[in-house]
Amino acid sequence: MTQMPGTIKAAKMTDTKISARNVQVYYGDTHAIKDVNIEIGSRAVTAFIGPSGCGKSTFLRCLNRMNDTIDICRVEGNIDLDGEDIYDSRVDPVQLRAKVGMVFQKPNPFPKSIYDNIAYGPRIHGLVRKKAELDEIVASSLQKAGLWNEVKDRLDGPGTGLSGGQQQRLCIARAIAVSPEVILMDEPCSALDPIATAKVEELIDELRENFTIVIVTHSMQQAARVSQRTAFFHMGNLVEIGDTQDIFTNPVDKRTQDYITGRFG
Ligand SMILES: Nc1ncnc2c1ncn2[C@@H]1O[C@H](COP(=O)(O)OP(=O)(O)OP(=O)(O)O)[C@@H](O)[C@H]1O
Repeated sequence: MTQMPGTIKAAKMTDTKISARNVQVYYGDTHAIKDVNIEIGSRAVTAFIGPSGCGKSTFLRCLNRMNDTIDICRVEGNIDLDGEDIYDSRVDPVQLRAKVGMVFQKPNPFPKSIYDNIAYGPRIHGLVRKKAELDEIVASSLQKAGLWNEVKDRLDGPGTGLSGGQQQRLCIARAIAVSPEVILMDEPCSALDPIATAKVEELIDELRENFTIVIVTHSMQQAARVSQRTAFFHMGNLVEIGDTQDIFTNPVDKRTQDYITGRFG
C-alpha cells in the first residue's frame, strides 16, 4: 500500500477522536504549519515534541480554534472531532472550547475563590440549575484533579493563593468542570518544580481513562513518561507520529533521531 506523504502510521492507536487533513497555518506571510495530516486517538495521551518554533503550540491551538483569537492567523484544511468539522461555520467556538478544553503553560486561575474558579464554566454554559448540583461538580472536578483533599476546607479562599502546582491542578479541575472530551495542554509543567510536575504527570495518566489528552512538551522524558503516542514536528512539518516507545527507540526519520539524541533543538 502506498502511503500519502505526511500520512501517519496508526500503530496501537485507539479509536480516532480528532482527524486533521492537509492543515496549513499562516501568520501573515509566515507559513507556520505545512500540510499536517494526523489522527489523534481517543482516551489516550498524545505528545507533540520538536524544537522551539516548529509549530507544536500553533497546531495544538488549531484543535480548539484558539488561533481564531489571533488576527493575523489563518487556518486551512480540515479538522474533525468525532467526524464533525470543527471549522464549520455553524460551530460555535465557545461551545467547541467547552468540549476541547485547554490548560496553559503558566497556571492562570481567575482572581476568584477556588470554588468560583471551578463553578465559572458550568455556570456560563448553563450546566446546572441548583446550588447542590454546582457543589457536586466543584467537588468532583477537584477530586478528579487530585486537589480536593488539599483545598476542601478553603474553597472560599483565592485560587491565586495556592502553590504553583496546586494552581495548575486547579486549572485542570476548571477544564474538567465543563465535562470536556479532549484536554489540550500546552507545556503544563514548564512553570512547576519536579514534585508538582510529578503530581500533574500522575494526574494526566489518570485522566486518560476518561479524556483524550494532547500535550505539548519540551521534555522528551515527560513525553516518554505520560504519552502513548508521540508526534515529532520540525519546521512546521509533522515529521512522524507513532507509538511513543517506537518514536524514542526506533524513529523512522533522521530528523527525529537527531532530535531525540540531542543533536539539535
Ligand atoms: N502570534 C503569532 N504571531 C506571529 N507568528 C507567530 C505567532 N505565534 C507563533 N508564531 C510563529 O509560528 C511559528 C511556530 O510557533 P509555535 O509557537 O507554534 O512553535 P512551538 O513549536 O510551539 O515553539 P516553542 O516550543 O518555542 O513554544 C514560529 O515561527 C513562530 O514565530
